Amino acid sequence: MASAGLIDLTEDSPAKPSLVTLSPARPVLSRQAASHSSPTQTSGTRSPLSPDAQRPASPQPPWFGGPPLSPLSGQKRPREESLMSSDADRVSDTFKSRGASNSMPAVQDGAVASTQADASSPVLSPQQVEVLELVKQGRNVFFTGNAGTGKSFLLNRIIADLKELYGEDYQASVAVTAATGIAATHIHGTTVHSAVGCGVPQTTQDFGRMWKADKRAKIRALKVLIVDEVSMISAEMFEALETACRTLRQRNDPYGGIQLILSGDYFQLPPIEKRWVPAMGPDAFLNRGFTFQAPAWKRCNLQQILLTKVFRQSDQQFVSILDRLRQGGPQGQQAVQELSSVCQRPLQSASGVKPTQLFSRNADVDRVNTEELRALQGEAVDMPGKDDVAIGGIEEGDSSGNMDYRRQQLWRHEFFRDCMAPKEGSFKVGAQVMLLKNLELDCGERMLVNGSRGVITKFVGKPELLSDLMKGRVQLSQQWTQGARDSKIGEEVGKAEQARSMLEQWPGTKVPYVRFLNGREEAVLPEKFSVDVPGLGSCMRIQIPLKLAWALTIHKCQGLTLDLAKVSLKNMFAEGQCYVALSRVRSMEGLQILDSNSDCVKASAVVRRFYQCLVHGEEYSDGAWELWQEKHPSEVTAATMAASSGAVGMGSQGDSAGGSQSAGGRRAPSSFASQPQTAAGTASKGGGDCFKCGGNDHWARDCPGSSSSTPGNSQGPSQRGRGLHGYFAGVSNGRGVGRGRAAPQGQRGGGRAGGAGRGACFKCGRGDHWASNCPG
Ligand SMILES: Nc1ncnc2c1ncn2[C@@H]1O[C@H](COP(=O)(O)OP(=O)(O)OP(=O)(O)O)[C@@H](O)[C@H]1O
Repeated sequence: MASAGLIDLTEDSPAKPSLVTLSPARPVLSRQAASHSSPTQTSGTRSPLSPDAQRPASPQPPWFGGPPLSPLSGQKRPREESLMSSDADRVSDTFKSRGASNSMPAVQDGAVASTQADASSPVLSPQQVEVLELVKQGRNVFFTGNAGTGKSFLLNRIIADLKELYGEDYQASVAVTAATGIAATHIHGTTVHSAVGCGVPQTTQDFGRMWKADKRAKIRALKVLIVDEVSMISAEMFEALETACRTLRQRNDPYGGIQLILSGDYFQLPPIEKRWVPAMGPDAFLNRGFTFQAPAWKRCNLQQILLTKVFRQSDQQFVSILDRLRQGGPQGQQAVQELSSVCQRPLQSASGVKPTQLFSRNADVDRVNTEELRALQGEAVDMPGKDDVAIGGIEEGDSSGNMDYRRQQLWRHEFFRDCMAPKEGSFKVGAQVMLLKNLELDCGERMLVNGSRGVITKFVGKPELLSDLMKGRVQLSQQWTQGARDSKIGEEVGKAEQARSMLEQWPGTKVPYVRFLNGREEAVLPEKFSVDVPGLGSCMRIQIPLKLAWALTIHKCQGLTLDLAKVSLKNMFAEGQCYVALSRVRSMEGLQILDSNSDCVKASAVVRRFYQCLVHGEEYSDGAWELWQEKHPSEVTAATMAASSGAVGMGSQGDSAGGSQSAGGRRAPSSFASQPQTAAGTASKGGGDCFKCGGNDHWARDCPGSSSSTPGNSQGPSQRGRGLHGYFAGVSNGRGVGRGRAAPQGQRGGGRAGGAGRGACFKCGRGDHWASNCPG
């Protein structure tokens, strides 16, 4: 890659230091498999990443089954093929061949990574091979690199080999996940949240869901956890999962001994952080920081590899521009100007293919989509949503005035403005649409997730669908009562009942059928979108989870390869957003920039420093984690997780390892508490049996420190469960600090006073400004 800047590690740069810090290997996975010959290497290339960079590529891992490391050995690359085809005709054909009417328009963008293009370089790069070797050794691995360096491609390769390795046990042993639903489709996985069973956490208590019997069993059986687009997983999430896995698996190794395979580029989109407001309560989960800022990152001792060969683009000038753009600053701005000077002309789109339009904001996406819909022939069918509110936490003595006030507040809530599913919408046959909910996650290539795209093929009347649903439900119930009392059927009955109820409540009259790019054609039924508003109750909307998709937000296109794209550079608000948008296309010929704006380039100073360390083989650290704990100590600890799951006592029942047995035969939960903390821990083991306070003379339900039903609310963390969560020891300082928008260190008492104290900015760690004004 001929690129400039910090991470200018080219395949020919021998002097670069190793990025791979070798650590004692996990026991090598044992599998007797036929050994394979070495993968074909790109001649003359070598990896700069390890001290033995000059050695020829090692033989293919003996445990890796299947053919040698040719990524194209008859395997589909699901990421691309499931999403789109190499040209509009192919996409169109895909749709037609599955029964769409001939008049059905193609999915518009011509978006694709072409199979043919890849066939010309059908081998893994030496760096990709290096990653494979580390994986085979059972190491925890993190690989990163510019957009288009083949991270997801390599992951697919790793996954294929893990399938071979684990055979029948694969499903139970390997969790293939990504930070978002759409990213997960690229590797046929699920979201991390769904795989581990915590859902999208709103509070730290939500991690307690991982203690449910089925989730717990799943985590205990896991051997490998793969996470793609890890830049969008927060430090808090990473830390919480590490704690939970270690505790649930009753093993002290990081993540309880699960092998981690992480992939992503931190210069792309960061985690979506929540701003803490007092109404959220002290246990709000804020999703702060990059994973590499979490103490767990160090504990995991990841082998870090930088991929430097860009595959998506072959034009070295374009690669260089994108690399400068990635790192932001004045160089990045100049790079955008260079690109804009070439790419502002209208696109010449072959065979009438419509380019995908990318915008930062939903408002622009909606405008374009409405125009496209208007231009489409045929009858428009309205999709009216149904809104409602529910007052929560009603207590005796609440006056009606108080209730009215709360109701009004709920109706004014921003949820009704910002909900992904608009209140009013209309669609036509042939409209390009995108799914707004994860509907089916666990079915590989056939999964339907938030972000899945397709075309509306027809509309069906609501009464007809209701009667179908009733029939289906009756059949399922019959199976259930006739003895097949398997939990899957029970689940299906529940789902059918829920679908019927939603459909009945939804005010629309016709439901759309959508043919998705993975070939599935489904009726898309109404779903519930809701939000809990702390202290007030909840807001909800019942609506068909679809959105027009001729245009997409940049957040929805991370990970895609597009042939043709029109990108608007207006209103970029997130770090990495501009880079993600402009790096989707294969060539400058396929890119049109709609509005030139050099201010759009934003890159995180923290990320820049992280990559500097990576390149120089240094360990990254900053004080951000400690600062967050001081400002708002979210307590994501084994204790709060387990307590909130109601796992007290039941949590360990039937466990084979750890835990002490109480007189009554019920296993005491001390196994969770008794994990000595590793690496980063300043452990102070309490050895307690109570999940809530760590005390060993009572059960959690009798905990004197728990006056409220939420264990996290009653006391400061320094009193509660101190012995259970060693790595918070010394950094948490009770709830007094962190209420409201806490001042930077040294300015306790809130208020937004000027002149910050040490380490005030979350992003760069500097003390003279707030994160929102961070120049980086
Ligand atoms: N070894 C390889 N040989 C040929 N083509 C490759 C190779 N590795 C990746 N590619 C191709 O490069 C393109 C980009 O790959 P991929 O999408 O995996 O990159 P990425 O690093 O995950 O990008 P992003 O960071 O944007 O998600 C794809 O078309 C893929 O097929």
